[in-house]
Amino acid sequence: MIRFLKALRCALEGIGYGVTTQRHLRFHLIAGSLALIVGTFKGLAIVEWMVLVLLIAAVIAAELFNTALEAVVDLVAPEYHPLAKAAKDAAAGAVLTLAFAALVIGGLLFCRS
Ligand SMILES: Nc1ncnc2c1ncn2[C@@H]1O[C@H](COP(=O)(O)OP(=O)(O)OP(=O)(O)O)[C@@H](O)[C@H]1O
Repeated sequence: MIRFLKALRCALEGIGYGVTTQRHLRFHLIAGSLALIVGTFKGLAIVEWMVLVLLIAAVIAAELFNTALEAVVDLVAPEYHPLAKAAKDAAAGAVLTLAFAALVIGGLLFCRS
C-alpha cells in the first residue's frame, strides 16, 4: 500500500511538473475541460462520453510523454544536435496528430443534429 501511494505521488508530481512547465499542456487541459462542459449541455450518450474522455486523456497523456522526452533530450543533449531536434520534433508531431484527430472527432460529436 505504501509503495502504491509513493508511485501515485510520483505520478502526480509528474503531472504537476507538466502543468507548471508546459503551456501547451495547460491549453489542452483548458480545452478538455471546456469540451466536458459542452458535453454536459449537449447531453451526450454513454458511448460519446467514453470517446470524449478517452480523447481528452489521450491528448494529455501524449503531452506528458512529450514533456518526458523533452526532459530526457535536454538532459543528454543540452547543446544543439540534429537527433535532439528530430526527437523533439517527432514527439511534437505526435501530439499535433492526436490533437487534430481530437478536434475532428470532438467537432463531429458536438455538431451532430
Ligand atoms: N538540443 C536541441 N538540438 C536541436 N534542436 C533543438 C534542441 N532543443 C530544442 N530544439 C528545437 O527547438 C524546438 C523547441 O524545443 P523546446 O525544447 O523549446 O520545446 P517546445 O516545443 O518549445 O516545447 P514547450 O514550448 O512546450 O516547452 C524543438 O522542437 C526542436 O526543433
